[in-house]
Amino acid sequence: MTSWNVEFLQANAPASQRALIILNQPFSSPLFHRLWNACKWRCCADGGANRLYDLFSRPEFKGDTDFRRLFLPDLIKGDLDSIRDDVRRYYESQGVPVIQDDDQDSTDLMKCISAVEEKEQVEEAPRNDVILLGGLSGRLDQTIHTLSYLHKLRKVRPRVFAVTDDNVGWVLDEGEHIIHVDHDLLGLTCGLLPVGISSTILTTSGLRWNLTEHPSSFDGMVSTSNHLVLEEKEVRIKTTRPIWWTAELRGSGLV
Ligand SMILES: Nc1ncnc2c1ncn2[C@@H]1O[C@H](COP(=O)(O)OP(=O)(O)OP(=O)(O)O)[C@@H](O)[C@H]1O
Ligand SMILES: Cc1ncc(C[n+]2csc(CCO)c2C)c(N)n1
Repeated sequence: MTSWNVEFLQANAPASQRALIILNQPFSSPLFHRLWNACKWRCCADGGANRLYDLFSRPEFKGDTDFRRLFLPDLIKGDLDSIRDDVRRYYESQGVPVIQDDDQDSTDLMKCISAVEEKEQVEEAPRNDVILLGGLSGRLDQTIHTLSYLHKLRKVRPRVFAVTDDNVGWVLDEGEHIIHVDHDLLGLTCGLLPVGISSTILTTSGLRWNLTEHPSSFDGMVSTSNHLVLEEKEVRIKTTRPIWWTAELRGSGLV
């Protein structure tokens, strides 16, 4: 039984063995701060550095405190075709390593996951949980890439979460799972998406529309617009093949 929760979204979650990868997509300041604080190591994927830099130009960060300097990433990595010159100069001047990898067969997300792996090898550290800030919205090719890449990574790195202001999602590998639900953070809507598999057999509990040994496939039944049940604190899912789990975030839960 694999156990899951989204405590990294809680206010004042203790920084744990987690790595944050900031992708090049819009995000809110409350979401950013929760994920930043929950992670011990932070990396910007190429143009993700622009997003981080620009966050601190917003009116709420005006004043005497140099917030930008308080939130320096540990690394910026990618093919660097998206990071702006001013942003690159700023972070380099602050001592942030900026690593260019010109490979045109791998995405900036893949390059940053490799960086997490290299860091763990050098430090002989246990495997991090990885949190992607972004990855589930924006360009459809990039979104499908996120779904595909996390699916392919699941055996070597099973705990990678993608988080946007609207959704959190991750891959449940074949087997049994228990998801501890914090209703202050999660909204009602959730889904079980059979992407990358021909079909799976699902058994669930804790959902409004549960399934018992029910087939699910891309060209058959897909459980979208399902609901969490407010009275239930956990969802149990048994799947014979890997499946994507997504849940809506309660926007007001983060403010
Ligand atoms: N429009 C978008 N929609 C969704 N995700 C995006 C989008 N743009 C970038 N990303 C994510 O942010 C990462 C860094 O993006 P960046 O804009 O720097 O590079 P890119 O050249 O568009 O992406 P890549 O080089 O990885 O193909 C990408 O690898 C991808 O995961
Ligand atoms: C079949 C095939 N399709 C697309 C690309 C393009 N591509 C994929 S990842 C990447 C890097 C982006 O930073 C680029 C340009 C390719 N190489 N091979």
